[in-house]
Amino acid sequence: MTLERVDWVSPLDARCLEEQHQEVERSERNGHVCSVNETERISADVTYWLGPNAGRTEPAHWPTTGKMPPMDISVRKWRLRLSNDTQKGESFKCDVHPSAGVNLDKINRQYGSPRDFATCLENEADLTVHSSAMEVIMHEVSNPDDGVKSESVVRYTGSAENPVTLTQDEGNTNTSNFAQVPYEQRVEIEFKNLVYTASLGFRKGKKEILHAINGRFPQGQLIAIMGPSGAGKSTLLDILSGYRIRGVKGFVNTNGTPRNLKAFRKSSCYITQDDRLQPLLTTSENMQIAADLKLPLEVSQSEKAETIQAILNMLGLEQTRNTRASGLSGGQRKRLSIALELVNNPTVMFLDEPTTKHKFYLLSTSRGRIRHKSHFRFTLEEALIGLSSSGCGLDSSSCSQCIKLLKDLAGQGRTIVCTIHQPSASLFQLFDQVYVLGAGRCLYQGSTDNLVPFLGQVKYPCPQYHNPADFVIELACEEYGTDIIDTMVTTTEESTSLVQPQKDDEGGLQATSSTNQLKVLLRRGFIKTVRDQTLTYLRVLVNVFVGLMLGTLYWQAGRDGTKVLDNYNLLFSILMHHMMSTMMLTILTFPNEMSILIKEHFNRWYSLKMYYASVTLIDIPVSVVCCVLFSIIIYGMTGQPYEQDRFFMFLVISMLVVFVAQSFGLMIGAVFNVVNGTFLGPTLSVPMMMFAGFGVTLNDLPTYLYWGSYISYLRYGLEGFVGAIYGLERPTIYCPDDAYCHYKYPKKFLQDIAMKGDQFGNDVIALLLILFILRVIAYVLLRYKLMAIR
Ligand SMILES: Nc1ncnc2c1ncn2[C@@H]1O[C@H](COP(=O)(O)OP(=O)(O)OP(=O)(O)O)[C@@H](O)[C@H]1O
Repeated sequence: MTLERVDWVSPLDARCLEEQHQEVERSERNGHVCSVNETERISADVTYWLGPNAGRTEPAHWPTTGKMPPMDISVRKWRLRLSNDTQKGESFKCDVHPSAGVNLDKINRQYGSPRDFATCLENEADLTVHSSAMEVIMHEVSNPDDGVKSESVVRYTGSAENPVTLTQDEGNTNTSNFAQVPYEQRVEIEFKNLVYTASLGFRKGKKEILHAINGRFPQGQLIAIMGPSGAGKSTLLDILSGYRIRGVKGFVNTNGTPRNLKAFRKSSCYITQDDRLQPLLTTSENMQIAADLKLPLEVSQSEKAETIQAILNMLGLEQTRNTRASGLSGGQRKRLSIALELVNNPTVMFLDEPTTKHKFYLLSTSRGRIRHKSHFRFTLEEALIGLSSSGCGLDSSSCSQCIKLLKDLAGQGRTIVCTIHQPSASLFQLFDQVYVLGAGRCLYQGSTDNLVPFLGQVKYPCPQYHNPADFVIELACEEYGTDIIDTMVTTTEESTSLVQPQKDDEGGLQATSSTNQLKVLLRRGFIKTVRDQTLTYLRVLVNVFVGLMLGTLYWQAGRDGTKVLDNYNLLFSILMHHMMSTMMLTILTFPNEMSILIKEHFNRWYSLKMYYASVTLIDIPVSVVCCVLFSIIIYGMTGQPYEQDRFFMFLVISMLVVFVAQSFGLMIGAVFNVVNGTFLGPTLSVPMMMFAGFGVTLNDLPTYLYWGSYISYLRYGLEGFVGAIYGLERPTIYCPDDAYCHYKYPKKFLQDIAMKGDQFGNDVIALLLILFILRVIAYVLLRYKLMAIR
């Protein structure tokens, strides 16, 4: 479709136009004949433009003739100005199909003013428009004079001779296109009697954090949840996003109906205060993985590329396409966090304190950067003005740039809710709505403009030249007494009736199939493995190094009858090496992965099953390489029997022990943080060693402790090694002429250590069984952890 000089404006900014043109009188409407009068020739000076000019405030036009970008076709709610060449009094005819399903009440509530003629094409199935001068769609919903609101759409295309029929199908309704959120997908959030009670621990009782609060967050607006520290802002955000579900009572509605949590989560995203990115992937790789996981399979790669391009352009990340996330400045990381979630065009976005540095204490500073316990943390303001490299103070203009970005995103039809501590006056004005919390109660909700009149109404007028945001926080902190709190709460209380229970649906949350999720996660895992210096290269190096060390220490001990006990020690050392190196690496690295998992899983990138499967599979090649290298070195240097079967048995046991130790580490890493895990991992391994049959032979174990040997994977590992080296009817071991070889005969040795040399098969089965059980337990714990934190 080609267009000629059509200017599109977002519904949100249409309100600016309305304000500037208070004198606009709607033209007379006789049936479907409408006219344009002079005042409707609005000058192009105040609007935010969609499409190629998105975010610009200066006048701009579509090219005289050009293709309409697909994203605009998907927009079914917009405000459209008539082009400058529309003549005064010019009439045009509108063919309008019934607007079934249009929720007038919703429109009224959003736009407030009856004069506002923001448009609505929701549920229009087939729109055909003819006019002498232009193609026009006029969707007349109401008449301002009789109290019903007016909504209209005007679309201008070619000539009357060539009328255009627009249907919903004609538009590119592909959700992958990042830009305007289609009208029918927009979400208004209401909550009623919301109570959150936190458990204080075993026998310590409960504490009510939110006390039956009510509120309404209109669609397409930027909403700030404000309040003093501990007021319950983050808690409310967690509940509204669906992240926190336990201990919550009350009702949350979306678009007037009970929230369907699964559906809601599909259309919303939660951007945490800390940036949880894959540090080894570049910006474009991170975006590509997000697109592959979050967009339906039907979306082609070229469409995905377009979407990614549009997002990177809008967030100013184009220059960092090939930079790894670990090399991005803190601000760029923050923007990338937002960009990743924008991929599937969410209609609701929750951001936890995007303008605050961080909640956590700083450990140290390094080269002028703020170093956090686990991440560098910076604010979004820094992101936008590039202050992150110094991590220093923020100015008000950078703050407003940050909020303007969010406001632009809201202007595209998103409902954006963020918590914010204490914004400056200019920053405060950028928000559409503000929700003030004080000690878990709502003190004010409504437009930012109305806050000052409201304070006057409750007899605590905001002093002149005082930032209303500061003043309301002072009130919330009870600096002016507690009476005012009660007055504000009472005045604010809303009486919406939302009494239906919340719904849930059965469908999957993720956009793509399990196979695709696994495929993409394996691809990401492969990139990480290739680039990871710790998990891959260091691990391989450590295996080679330890192999060489042990090989030197036990040089040719395997073929020497005088060194059978030394060789036995060596086998146990090999077990220790496999266990500790793998388990500790997992315990140390998994908690960080876990934080990324929590974010991505909550934002519906993939299911836990597929994540777990990918984690399991992706590690196999590196583990195998490590085991093979280590085994070749150690086996050769220590002079173990040069027989293919024995070496193969030795290798199989090594690999199984590695996989089991990794699962053990995963189990601990899934539940405990690094500090606790580092303590627990080795500590819990000690009984495993005790029961392995090393030091105390299995025969000497007290009967009441014998069960321990059945659950110790090290026992099966040691038995497997011994079987491989001394089993299979190994002949007499070489003994130097002048030496005494107590264990010249392998059978004698096996007898003394109370092991049989023919248990290899059983050992393999036992190790496989333990591996399976540990993997299942680790999965269950992981799932439990994901649920427990909510
Ligand atoms: N699980 C919990 N157990 C006990 N108290 C809790 C729990 N969760 C939240 N709280 C308490 O609830 C109150 C609100 O916490 P929340 O994190 O929502 O506050 P906030 O307004 O976001 O504060 P800040 O601005 O400092 O982040 C705090 O007093 C906090 O200590």
